[in-house]
Amino acid sequence: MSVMIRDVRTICCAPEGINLVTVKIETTEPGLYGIGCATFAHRHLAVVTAVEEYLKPFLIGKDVSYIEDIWQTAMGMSYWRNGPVLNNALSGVDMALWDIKGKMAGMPLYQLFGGKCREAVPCYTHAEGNSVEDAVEKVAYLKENGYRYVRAQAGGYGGNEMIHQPPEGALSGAYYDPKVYMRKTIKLFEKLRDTFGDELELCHDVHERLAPVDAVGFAKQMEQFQLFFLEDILPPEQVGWFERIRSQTVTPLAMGELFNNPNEWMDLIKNRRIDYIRVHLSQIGGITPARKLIALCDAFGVRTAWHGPVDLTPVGHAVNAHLDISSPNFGIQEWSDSICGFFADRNPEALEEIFPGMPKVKQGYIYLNDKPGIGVDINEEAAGKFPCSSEVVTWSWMLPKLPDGTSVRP
Ligand SMILES: O=C(O)[C@@H](O)[C@H](O)[C@H](O)CO
Ligand SMILES: [Mg+2]
Repeated sequence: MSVMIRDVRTICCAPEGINLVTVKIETTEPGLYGIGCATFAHRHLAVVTAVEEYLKPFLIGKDVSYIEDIWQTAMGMSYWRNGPVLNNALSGVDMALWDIKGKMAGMPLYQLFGGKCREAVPCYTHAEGNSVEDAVEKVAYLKENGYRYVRAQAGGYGGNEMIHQPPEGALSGAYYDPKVYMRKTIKLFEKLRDTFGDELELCHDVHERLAPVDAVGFAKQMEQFQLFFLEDILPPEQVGWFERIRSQTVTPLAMGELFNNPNEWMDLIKNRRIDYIRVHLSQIGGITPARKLIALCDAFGVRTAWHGPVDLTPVGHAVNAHLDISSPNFGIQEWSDSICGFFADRNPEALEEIFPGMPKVKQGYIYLNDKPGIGVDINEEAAGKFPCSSEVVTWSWMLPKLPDGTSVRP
């Protein structure tokens, strides 16, 4: 007997002060439902509207087993497509349908994807220091906690330091000086290699804010530290520069957390200009497109390193891990541990209460439970205790500025 979609809705919560969006799909089968991640933290109400006003009327009454067809139709039915709002909305639906399929099969998602390639998922987390010394201490702490891969940053994205003062009347923003940032980061990695030798795999996130020619030079200078990867060295608008970066250095390159459209990654992958694809799964539309991306990358020797930031629900983190554990070309998984990141006011207990079954990290590995589907549930009553904020942020790391006040797109 066919099982149909009976209801679709969004559940928003911010247990750690970061807006999270979950989609819940209920079916005609009593007690059978699925959940998915649709988190676009900075525009959550736009995603809610897309799900509840535009996708829901299309989905009610559809057979839950038609995931591919529903994905294709929902992607095309607005004619204009591939933006972060609509992709996140579709991702929430897509993941929820995969969750339902897993529950109907009585299998965890990774079984539907072909089974395990490894028993747990190696991950890295962030050592974010206010200074070089602070960052080195945090790396040491993470190493003691079993992490073998660490992403190290000093002073926030772009380093947040300047030699020259902004002009009078300069607007607020996250000021930084690209030259100061590059020199400071080189110092940090000199110190890290001095202190830890080859015992750790090190990553660094440029966070897109360099001028292209500086990015070429920086990737070359970082080569001596034998990074696991250098992340998002340029914004998505400048992917045309990767050919030049590639020809100048063997520093492994990871790219893509801001990508939405397959045309943004196609050339980079088929011309082998990056080593790790780092898309945010809900930003590309969920599991259905991610599985195609994995296969494409596998054919060209590119490995996966899905975006795993704080602005992702534990449902999204679990989906990352299901794909990771079952992909032959898995590279590494980002995990947002609360211990050494910038987000000091994190609330992991509340997160666990709202999302029972969320993946666990032990000694640098992510472990999934063996429940059918995604394996993570949502406690709506607990979620209700942490409402989202609709405040429009006008000062943050998302608004970087050069010393003279010029805005830079991250
Ligand atoms: O790679 C990362 O974890 C960062 O680039 C974060 O994704 C960003 O600050 C928004 O979540
Ligand atoms: Mg990043």
